[in-house]
Amino acid sequence: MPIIDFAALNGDWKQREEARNQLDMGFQTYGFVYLENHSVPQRMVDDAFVWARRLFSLPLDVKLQAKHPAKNTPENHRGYIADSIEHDTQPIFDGNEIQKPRATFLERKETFEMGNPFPESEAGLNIWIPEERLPGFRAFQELWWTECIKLQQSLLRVFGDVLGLQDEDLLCRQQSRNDAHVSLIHYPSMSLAPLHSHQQRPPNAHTDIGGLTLLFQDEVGGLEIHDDSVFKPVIPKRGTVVLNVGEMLERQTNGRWKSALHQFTAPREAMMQEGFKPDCDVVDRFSIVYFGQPDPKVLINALPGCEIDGKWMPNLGDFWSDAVSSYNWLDGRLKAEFYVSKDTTEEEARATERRWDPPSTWVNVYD
Ligand SMILES: O=C(O)CCC(=O)C(=O)O
Ligand SMILES: [Fe+2]
Repeated sequence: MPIIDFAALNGDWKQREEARNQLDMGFQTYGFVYLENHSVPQRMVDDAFVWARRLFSLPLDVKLQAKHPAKNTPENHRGYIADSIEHDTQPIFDGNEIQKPRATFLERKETFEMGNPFPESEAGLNIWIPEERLPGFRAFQELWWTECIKLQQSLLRVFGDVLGLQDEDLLCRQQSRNDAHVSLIHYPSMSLAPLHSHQQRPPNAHTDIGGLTLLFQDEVGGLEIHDDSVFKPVIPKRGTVVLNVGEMLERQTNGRWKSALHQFTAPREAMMQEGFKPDCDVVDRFSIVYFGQPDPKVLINALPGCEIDGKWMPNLGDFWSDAVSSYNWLDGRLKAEFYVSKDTTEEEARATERRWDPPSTWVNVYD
């Protein structure tokens, strides 16, 4: 997986050319690249992990004061989700098919979900832990958000050039509301044996739903990406952020960039047969993910300039119609992913099971 120098992406003509080609090849081949020398200060990345640790080490009853509502629409995808509730998936919308991953095991992770914290974005309101229980958390998340937006927007501008778009700023403008989503994730320490035997994966193998994902991982390791034949580890590299292509961006590039399947399991050393100790535990891991996604009303089609040369994959093609908006794609995918859990009511569980059909006409969701 290539390591792209962010400064070179915007450097002199020669550096730029080289780094932009590397980025293009990385997204075509793996759907993932590392980005180094980027604009988010390392001190702030370190602070973001400290805040995540503080949050998840609060007592469960405090975390549940910011409980994620069971209404699983994009604007309600906010707040704290306890361990073993979520089910990451690939795009599966069939009511029977979706039951298969759910029938296996629940995912061992707890997460805190946030949307754009600024009122002018008109995003769904965040659900915060009471300030007195975690003073300063909210203020930090607002700063963090602003840094991630800056990085995301400057990358989208570069993408416009790499993809040869007639309008280089189109991707930026399609995200003018910065309607992204941040997940703080804690994978609790757990026994190695079920990971080793592949009975458990803290998140299931999945593809990301949206546009460009910025993934900050700590130094534990365990993230793996599928290269069309096997899963390979994405070794943590301090100072880098991992960039990966979501389903909507894959479709917008007409399949030129790949939305790769990925999963999380024990670090590679622990998974090696030679060193395998069945009675040992893997340590806690934290990650912070910024999921960029186009504004809700943007229709997700091949971008002008990407229509002809694409190699759009027919297996995903079934689910897309010309009228799928960013909102509807996200909404359908979230409904498919969420909620069959111990504390989900039967009625809520049934609501998530209904089959989601992509709309045949454009639905203006905000009117
Ligand atoms: O924690 C990780 O490394 C991966 C998280 C992830 O893939 C996701 O939340 O979509
Ligand atoms: Fe992911």
